[in-house]
Formats: sequence, C-alpha cells, structure tokens
Amino acid sequence: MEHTELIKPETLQDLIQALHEIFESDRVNVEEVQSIMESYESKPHEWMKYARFDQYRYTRNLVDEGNGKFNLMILCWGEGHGSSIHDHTDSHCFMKLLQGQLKETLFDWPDRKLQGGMQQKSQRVLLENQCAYINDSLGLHRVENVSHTETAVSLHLYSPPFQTCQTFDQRTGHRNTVKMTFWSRFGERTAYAGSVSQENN
Ligand SMILES: N[C@@H](CS(=O)O)C(=O)O
Ligand SMILES: [Fe+2]
Repeated sequence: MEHTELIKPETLQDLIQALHEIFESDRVNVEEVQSIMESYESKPHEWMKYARFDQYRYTRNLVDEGNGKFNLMILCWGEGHGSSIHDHTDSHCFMKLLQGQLKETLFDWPDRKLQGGMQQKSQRVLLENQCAYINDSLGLHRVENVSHTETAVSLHLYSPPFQTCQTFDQRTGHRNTVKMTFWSRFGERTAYAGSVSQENN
C-alpha cells in the first residue's frame, strides 16, 4: 500500500494540505488519517474564523471541500448542546477536539422489526486534540457538550461528503432522514435557507 510520509502538521493549513495528499489515493487508510489529525496541536487563532456559535444548537462550519473527496468542517458546541442519535451515511467520520471536551455515546442499529428502545453500547469523553473515528458498521452515536460552563469546538472530516443522515428516536428506534446544512462556509455566514426544523441538532 502506498504510504504518505507522516509528518506532524504544524498549522491547520499544513494539516489540510496533508489531508489532500492522503485522499488523492483511492484507498483511505483510517489509522493514517486519524493519527495525522491527532498530531495537529490545536491553535485557536488558526481556526477562529470558522468558529461561529449559535445560542440554541451546535453549528457546522465548512472549512474545506477536499477536492470532492472529503468535507472538513468545524463544529461549535455551546454549553449543553448535543446531536441526536445518528448515522454517517456510509462515510468515514473523523472527529478531533480543538477545544473543550465532548461526550460520545455509541449505539447499535435498532432492529426495524422489534420497535424497541435503543440501549447505549458505550460512552467516552473526548479530550482536546484527541481524534475519534466512526462509520456505520461500528454503529451510531450521539455527541454532547455536557459542560455548563465551557464551549467545545471539534474538527470533522467526512469522506465521501454527504448532505443527509438518519436520526433515531432512542425510545422507539424510529428513524428520520434529515438534511445537514452549514452555518458558515469558508468563514462566511451561509444565506438563510428556509426551514431549520429538520436538523440533527
Ligand atoms: N455527525 C454530526 C456531528 S456529530 O454529532 O458527530 C454532524 O456532522 O453534524
Ligand atoms: Fe456524528
């Protein structure tokens, strides 16, 4: 397998450049992506322009479109903000903490026939600079900033990019397909796009 040299990216720009090189290849090496994302040491001044918060729910802020191979985005979580239980539409999902902490709860896929509640499988707290990985074969997750006093900021890479996902009701296992939107793109606030009632957060 072709292997890109693993050099610690000093800046967010270096990291983006390295990710472009890694994703030029048709096969994604999950460990390689995870370790290069983890080795970047978060420096707030480098990502500040993408970090836009909303009072009520977490925001998704597009940073880079990865030549069509991946979407890189910064998610901003206010105190107590969280996502619903959701899948990742058959994509790879990498999630690196840039600031604060996030709690990730994993779930199995609910059985469509059993119509029962969803039991949580495991839980962990992600700390600054750590990078987690999930895909649909590993299961579903919910992500929360449980802090009442600190915000959290995370860097997410999805490959291939996707625009919808499924959310799940923990009590019934029922699912909905929802559209995912960006609060900002490349540091500019996205134009108002109508209804926001369907989202994941
Ligand atoms: N996958 C979610 C964020 S998270 O809760 O992992 C999203 O892209 O909005
Ligand atoms: Fe997610």
